[in-house]
Amino acid sequence: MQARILIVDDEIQITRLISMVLGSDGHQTDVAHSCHDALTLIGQQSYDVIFIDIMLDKNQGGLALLKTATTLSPTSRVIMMTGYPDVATATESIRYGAFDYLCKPFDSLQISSITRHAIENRRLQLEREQFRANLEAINRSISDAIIMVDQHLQLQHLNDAALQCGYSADQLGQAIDQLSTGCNGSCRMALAETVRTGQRQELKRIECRGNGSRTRIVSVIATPTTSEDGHRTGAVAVIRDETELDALERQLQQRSHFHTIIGRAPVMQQLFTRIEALADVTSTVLICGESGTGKELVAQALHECGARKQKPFIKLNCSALPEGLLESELFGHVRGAFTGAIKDKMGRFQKAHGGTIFLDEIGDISPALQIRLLRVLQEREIERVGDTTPIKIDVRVIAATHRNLQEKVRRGEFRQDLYYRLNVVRLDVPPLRNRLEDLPLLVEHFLHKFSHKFNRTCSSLSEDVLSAFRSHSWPGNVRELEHLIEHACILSQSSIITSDDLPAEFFSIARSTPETGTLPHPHPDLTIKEALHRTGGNRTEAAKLLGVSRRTFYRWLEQQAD
Ligand SMILES: Nc1ncnc2c1ncn2[C@@H]1O[C@H](COP(=O)(O)OP(=O)(O)OP(=O)(O)O)[C@@H](O)[C@H]1O
Repeated sequence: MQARILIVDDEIQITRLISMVLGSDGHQTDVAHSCHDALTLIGQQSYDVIFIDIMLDKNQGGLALLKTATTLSPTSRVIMMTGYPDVATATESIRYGAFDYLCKPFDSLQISSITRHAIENRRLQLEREQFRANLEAINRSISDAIIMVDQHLQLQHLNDAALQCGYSADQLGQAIDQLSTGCNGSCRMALAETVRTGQRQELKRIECRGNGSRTRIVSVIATPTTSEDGHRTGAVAVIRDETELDALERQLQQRSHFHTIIGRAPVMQQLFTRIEALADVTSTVLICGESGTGKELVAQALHECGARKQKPFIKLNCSALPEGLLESELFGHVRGAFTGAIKDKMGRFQKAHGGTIFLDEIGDISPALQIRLLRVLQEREIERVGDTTPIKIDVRVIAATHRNLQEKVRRGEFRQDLYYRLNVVRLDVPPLRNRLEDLPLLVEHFLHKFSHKFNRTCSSLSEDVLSAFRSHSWPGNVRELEHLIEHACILSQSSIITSDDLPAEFFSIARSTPETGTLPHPHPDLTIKEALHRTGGNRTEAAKLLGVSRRTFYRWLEQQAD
């Protein structure tokens, strides 16, 4: 390799000799006969090798030049020359950074050989430095934390990302088992295990809470490190932050629907997971939630997820029937049990044998029926009305209520023992206003459903309608939304639903309901009256116009009457 070499000596024969030898070796040489000239050249040029005579400028000026040259050109290899070799000057030269020392007189072979070594040494050092600089750049730029320990588990190296794991540069040299990073130290345990066994350790998806920072999901890979001769020198751990990956995976795993229940909101995802977990358990489940939130869909999903799915799913709305009828509906009756009982009738419990019975509006049953139901749940047998023979039943009971049962128990309106029997497992279905992020999905579902049903092409909502939907508090929950879209699909003349397609009442309600109500509550008197007026007193139509179920509508009417 051709090198650029400076020869500094006030003896012209010496500079000539060296120039000649190095020139014939293919190098490029410059010559200076004084410190001053040498410094000028060093300032202008970068030299691979510099020869300096110690006795420069008639004294030991060569040593002073050596000091300056190594400062100005730290990568140059400096070879000192002298005609009066002694240990003191040789030692001093090396101390000041000389690469080697050449005693006069020397021959061409010596010149070539020492130059070759100097050039090779410089090349290796530059290569090492480049390698170290690259490594540091990599260390700094990668987001994975890197932690190195030696065989005594002493911390040897950390990169910037390791600071996020609770490590700090002032811990270098300390034993990792003595360190505290404010967490359970899984990465340190992995390193210690790797050092102990010489085996690679891998930890997947563990929590990293370095120094109380936010919890991150990380994976740790610890591998043994070895010296060139194959001896183990310690271990290195790479800690990769997988928090975002984890979140993305979770998002991907999120379901937009579960059986017939639509919803992507986190509360719905939790609900889906719980339904799955409870599917094959026979325990009674109590489903709580406001009217129209989809409690019946949840009950159906519970049934369809489980082993009983081939068996009957029997539902009964406990508030829809008067007490006597309800009792006979639930348990059945024998002929002659009461006036009008002209033949035996099988009750819903018996019909649900092997399957599931869904008792909706359980909070509305009378105290007498509460006792009978409690007995059924305890004994797992029923007695038909007018008969005392017990009939064994194998039925999973799912109950639902929009009422606050605990409050009813407190007021003495609902038996505490029955409450506990029903509330073995409780599922809460969130109101729509608490998961408004699901609005687009639900809207799309209902648009599709009603477009198909009414042979329309409604495919989207105008921005105005969407924003009104977003600011509405949805006291009637998903049912209210469903009715609104049904109404709009019937009226709409185009593929986009506009404000004109919605009942005017919706906008007055949207304005009058608070942003975040807690319970469904009646709309202003005027609105109910107006709805009845507009529909000629037809309550079903009036309820639809208001976007609520008939049941809710009746409840409001009752409340108004009170
Ligand atoms: N998450 C949902 N996805 C799709 N449709 C839904 C959802 N929630 C409710 N619905 C629809 O809204 C209407 C009311 O649902 P459902 O009868 O299950 O509510 P509920 O909570 O049992 O009401 P109530 O307390 O008045 O009996 C149904 O037509 C149902 O299909």
